[in-house]
Amino acid sequence: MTGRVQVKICGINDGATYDAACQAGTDYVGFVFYPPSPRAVTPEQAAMLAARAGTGRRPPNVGLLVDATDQEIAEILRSAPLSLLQLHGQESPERCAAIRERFGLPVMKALGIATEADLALMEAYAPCVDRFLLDAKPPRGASLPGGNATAFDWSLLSGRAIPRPWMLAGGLNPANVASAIRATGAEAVDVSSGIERARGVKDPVLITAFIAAAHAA
Ligand SMILES: O=C(O)c1ccccc1NCC(=O)[C@H](O)[C@H](O)COP(=O)(O)O
Repeated sequence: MTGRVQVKICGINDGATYDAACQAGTDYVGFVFYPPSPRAVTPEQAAMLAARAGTGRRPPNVGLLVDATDQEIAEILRSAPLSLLQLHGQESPERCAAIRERFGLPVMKALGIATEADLALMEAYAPCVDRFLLDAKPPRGASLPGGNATAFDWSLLSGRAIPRPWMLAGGLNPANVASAIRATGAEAVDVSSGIERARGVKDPVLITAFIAAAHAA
């Protein structure tokens, strides 16, 4: 790996968290547009957060969507200034391509990884997406398709060529992110639960520790 590992802080839903993430040097800000999530924001809330000027930095905003319709995406984009769409549902390669084409934004497809067969799916998606987010599958009975503090077997990625730029996600936290980067060669990491003091409530101290650990790896 060359250069500094990039970090995405996902599920930002209040001003103090936005400021802490920016001050600590996050490379991406993630907004969850999935109403059942405790981390969800409205497009208007995302717009207000993204307009905060206090930190002097405004990293690119990533919009997390779960099987959203064109109408829902258009509604979100009317208010929220997004640079990248993270598709975290059951979107097919064709649906990813259609969203990318229709909205003119790069797409990052989240894939749940548990076996080699899951990784093989990347070949079908690669022509239709700009990035991958390789995450754990939701545990049995989980109410959310992501953000469940669950890691997958990182050794599946060891020495593996990934056909697009990608982020590692799933169960990362300040204590394990350096090991995860070493084990997988990830050039970018994404975190939500591992920097929370309660579900949906981020902790600025953990945010700072996570970004420092990832950048030092
Ligand atoms: O965070 C949510 O509430 C969420 C809801 C629906 C789909 C995905 C969701 N989160 C995804 C993420 O935050 C991350 O991209 C990834 O799954 C890592 O989450 P975590 O294991 O909590 O760090």
